[in-house]
Amino acid sequence: MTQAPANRMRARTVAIDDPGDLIGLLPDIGGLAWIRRGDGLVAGGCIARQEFDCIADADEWWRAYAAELHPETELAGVPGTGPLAFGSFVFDPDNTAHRSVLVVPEWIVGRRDGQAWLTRVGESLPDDLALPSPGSALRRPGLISYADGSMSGPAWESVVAEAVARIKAGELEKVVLARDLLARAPEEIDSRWVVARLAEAYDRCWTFSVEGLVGASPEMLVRREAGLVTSRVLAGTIQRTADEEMDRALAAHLSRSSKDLGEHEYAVNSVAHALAPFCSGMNVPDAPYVLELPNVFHLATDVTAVARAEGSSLALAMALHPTAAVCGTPTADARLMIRELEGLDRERYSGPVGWVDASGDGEWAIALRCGRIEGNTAHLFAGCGVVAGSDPEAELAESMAKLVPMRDALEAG
Ligand SMILES: C=C(O[C@H]1C=CC=C(C(=O)O)[C@@H]1O)C(=O)O
Repeated sequence: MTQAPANRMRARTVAIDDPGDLIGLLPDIGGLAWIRRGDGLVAGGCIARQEFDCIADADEWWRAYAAELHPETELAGVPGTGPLAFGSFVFDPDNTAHRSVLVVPEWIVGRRDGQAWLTRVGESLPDDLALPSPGSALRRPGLISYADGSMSGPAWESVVAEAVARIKAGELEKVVLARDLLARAPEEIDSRWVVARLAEAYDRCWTFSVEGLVGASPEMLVRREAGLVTSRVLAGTIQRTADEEMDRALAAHLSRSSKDLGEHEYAVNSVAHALAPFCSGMNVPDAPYVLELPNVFHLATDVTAVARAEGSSLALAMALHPTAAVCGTPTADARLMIRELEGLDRERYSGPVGWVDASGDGEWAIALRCGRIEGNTAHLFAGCGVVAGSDPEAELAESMAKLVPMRDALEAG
């Protein structure tokens, strides 16, 4: 092992035995999580924390910070090992009271395909790295009550109706409009409880927890890993029922619905266009598949490409954000319409959330099916793509279906 210069922070990764339940390792407050199908990353402690106005500044800051770390690893090349920064970015820096953030945790425990590891970052590290002690038992939130957020359901329907009229008049092609809901518990909400419930019920999604923003996103904005770039584009949704046969018919209907296929195409085109300068050999499937989640079906397309050397996962996220799945088409017009009509501070909802390693590889989902937990309140968000053929009542119902993962997680038990 090489000696670190005295003034440099060390980051050491060692292989460990399977730690079992990752979420059980999260500290009672301030933990970070990124979980899918039982694997993933949990982290705690804070070596550095920085707020940003834009993703470019975060990319630059992390590059400089990571370059100063002295990494030592037993697992070179395993994604998620080494020092990491977890981050969460606002949707629209010009229309929010909130800020984007990167956090460099003191310890990270990861597991992927049967391989587990511990990374610790610090000025002096003992020879034998110890696992963090498990947090206290997860606490159920108790009886949840709900209140309208910035708008009632009917008021939001009229906003959607206005957007449809303006789309029909040719102002733009698609806009994604979001709404919020306030959930209140009798006591402080334990975000680890919500993480655990989401990770269990939505294991095909990426369950995240970064600075109070907790959710299970089905949409991978961009993953950069060992020279390969992947993006999962979603747009076009239908709610599931309790009836399997009916669901099969709905899925078939979704895959043929011209309204949903059109909405989806805008989103795929926006991703392919934004990725092109950073990639070669891009593969964009001709037609979407139907992604099945417990609450909804989505039209989905997995775009893959070979990464050019320059362009970290954060740079790619910056190029892609906001896609037509959360903003609209054309982007600038849709963003303006959102500012004008939505009447909502989206905060970090629908912005990139994820992690980046010292080489720039990382995973950034779009923060969907999520809420910001603070004290005894969870501020929940959901949005819908609106096109010329959209029906306001159906969009309101769709937004409610998209709130189900968080509501169920809060109410579970
Ligand atoms: C904006 C959201 O979903 C997006 C992702 C998938 C499908 C969508 C839709 O069909 O409208 C949305 O574009 C949300 O869940 O809040």
